[in-house]
Amino acid sequence: MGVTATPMVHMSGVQKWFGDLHVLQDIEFDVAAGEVVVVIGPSGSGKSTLCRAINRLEPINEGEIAIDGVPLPEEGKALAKLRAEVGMVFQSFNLFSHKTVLENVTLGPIKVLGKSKADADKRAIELLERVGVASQAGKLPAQLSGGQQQRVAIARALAMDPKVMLFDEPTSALDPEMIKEVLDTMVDLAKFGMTMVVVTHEMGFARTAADRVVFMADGRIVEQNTPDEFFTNPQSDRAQDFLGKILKH
Ligand SMILES: Nc1ncnc2c1ncn2[C@@H]1O[C@H](COP(=O)(O)OP(=O)(O)OP(=O)(O)O)[C@@H](O)[C@H]1O
Repeated sequence: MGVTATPMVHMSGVQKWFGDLHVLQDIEFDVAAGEVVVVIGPSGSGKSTLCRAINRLEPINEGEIAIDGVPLPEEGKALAKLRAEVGMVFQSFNLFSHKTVLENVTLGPIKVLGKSKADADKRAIELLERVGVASQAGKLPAQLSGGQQQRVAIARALAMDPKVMLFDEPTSALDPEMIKEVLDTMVDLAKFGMTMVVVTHEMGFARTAADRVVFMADGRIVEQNTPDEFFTNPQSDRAQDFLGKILKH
């Protein structure tokens, strides 16, 4: 019998309602270590809610969530500690406007992980180099382009040494010419073996960078497959309809 590796992300029996709206229905969702999963689907299908539920940023009504085999409690110090293992990048960068780029990246490691300033600075510079914005380290966020700010947000998340990175529409707020630089940074992370869950409307990224595409509609995971299979041979009516609409444009 083969040994089954512990998934990096595990969700089972997850249910979530917003009032009468059943926005996550019977979610069974595992992500393996090093896997890149891209979540797609029509507007309002629950993609962001799923992404935010992974670290309980969005509370759920029922179900279990575990990160690297450790169940995520609903609240308290243990949740805060485990949450630090899950890096999040949102549509809006949410950088501290009065702090420099470098300080934005070192804040979490110093305050939450207890790193020395020297260690945090060294690691932050490495990460800023990796995402291509080290030359901006001393500037304030407002002095950077949107694409650069989003890459700082990625470096800030990586500085916490996360086990998994969640991206919730990371390029939706960017001008077209900046989308590519952020997607390239994400492709680079994927190549380094980072476990990633990415909610995006960028089908090019889904096709080329995903190990698996998860298609959601009406709060359910309707189907999932390799990008090649999903885009050439969608199984469900909902996915065929969705692809028909978006690929026309
Ligand atoms: N805080 C909230 N209160 C009430 N309803 C909400 C809340 N957040 C989301 N919803 C609703 O839940 C459903 C799922 O929303 P969600 O943002 O997860 O969808 P999505 O697939 O990410 O959509 P999009 O692609 O447009 O971002 C939508 O109908 C949305 O209006």
